[in-house]
Amino acid sequence: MITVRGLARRFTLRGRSVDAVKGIDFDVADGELVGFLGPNGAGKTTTLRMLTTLLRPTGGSGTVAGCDLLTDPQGVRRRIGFVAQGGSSWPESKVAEEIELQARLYGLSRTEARRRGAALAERLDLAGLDQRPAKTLSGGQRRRLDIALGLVHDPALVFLDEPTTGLDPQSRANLWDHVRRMRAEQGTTVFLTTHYLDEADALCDRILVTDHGTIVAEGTPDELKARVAGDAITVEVAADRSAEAAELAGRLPGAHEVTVVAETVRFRVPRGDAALPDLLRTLDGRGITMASVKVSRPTLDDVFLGLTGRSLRDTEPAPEAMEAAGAA
Ligand SMILES: Nc1ncnc2c1ncn2[C@@H]1O[C@H](COP(=O)(O)OP(=O)(O)OP(=O)(O)O)[C@@H](O)[C@H]1O
Repeated sequence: MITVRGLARRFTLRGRSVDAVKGIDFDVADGELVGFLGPNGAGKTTTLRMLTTLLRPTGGSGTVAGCDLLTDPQGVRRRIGFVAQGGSSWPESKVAEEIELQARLYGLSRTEARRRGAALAERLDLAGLDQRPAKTLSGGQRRRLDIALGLVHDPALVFLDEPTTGLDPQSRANLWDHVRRMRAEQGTTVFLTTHYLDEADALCDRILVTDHGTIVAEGTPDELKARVAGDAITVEVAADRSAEAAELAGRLPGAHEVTVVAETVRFRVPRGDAALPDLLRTLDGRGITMASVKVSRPTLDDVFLGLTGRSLRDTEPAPEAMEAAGAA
């Protein structure tokens, strides 16, 4: 459904160049749900804008939904749906009018546009809001309207740019359900950008991790997590005993990546459950009391940290804060 080779985009502004996307290669199969994951400024939106023909690549080539990106951008546009970050609804328009207008722009008859509009409103929990101007909708409702506008012509391939940024946790979970159902019921191929790790983990068949305009890793969420060597154990002890606790932890079989910050000792072992009794015995034997201990399975954030030296969590906005801002 998508094939790109050497796709690149350079921006030149007042004599200075930025290589936002540096010659990336990837493929997306029919019916796949692929996440494009990366921190702010990684090049996600620029890539999406090239794939949706809103921005001309400065290098490389690609086909999207069977059409050549460079020689048949009209063909690409006819076959895809795109839900942009900022949304595309007109604030004064009523929900039903907006969906119908969008459907008509794609050449659907008035009757068909109404039928599809009503079905989408039902599916995206917008039923009952059809006479409400878009500007009066909550952040979550507006986002679902944006999605309805991107899907109204039943595209085989949908691009979603950070679809749940700004939504509260419940609206995010609802949206995930809608995306899953769309794929299950219609076999829609979905390519979405996100900087929420849990979203990529819960939703995507496959993840492309991007940073600084290149793809630094790809695989299923489980494949990516399997790259991280083992479980993390975090122990809190009295600050004046933490160095000693770290030294003891470092002697456990297979222990590595031992770090100490104030009273917190963190390290990795191949199997957290197997190492824990040993750790407890050893610390107890030295009279070191633990205030807490936590074993965590590898997460996508660990993968990202390992690949780039940066935590994606540092770049995530808090959903609640964004929702409040979006609803204001
Ligand atoms: N029109 C432009 N002119 C100059 N530089 C740009 C332009 N658009 C994007 N960039 C630069 O290209 C890089 C990639 O930006 P892009 O918006 O694609 O990142 P992103 O991964 O989508 O980030 P975010 O998560 O914040 O949306 C950034 O350094 C950005 O400043």
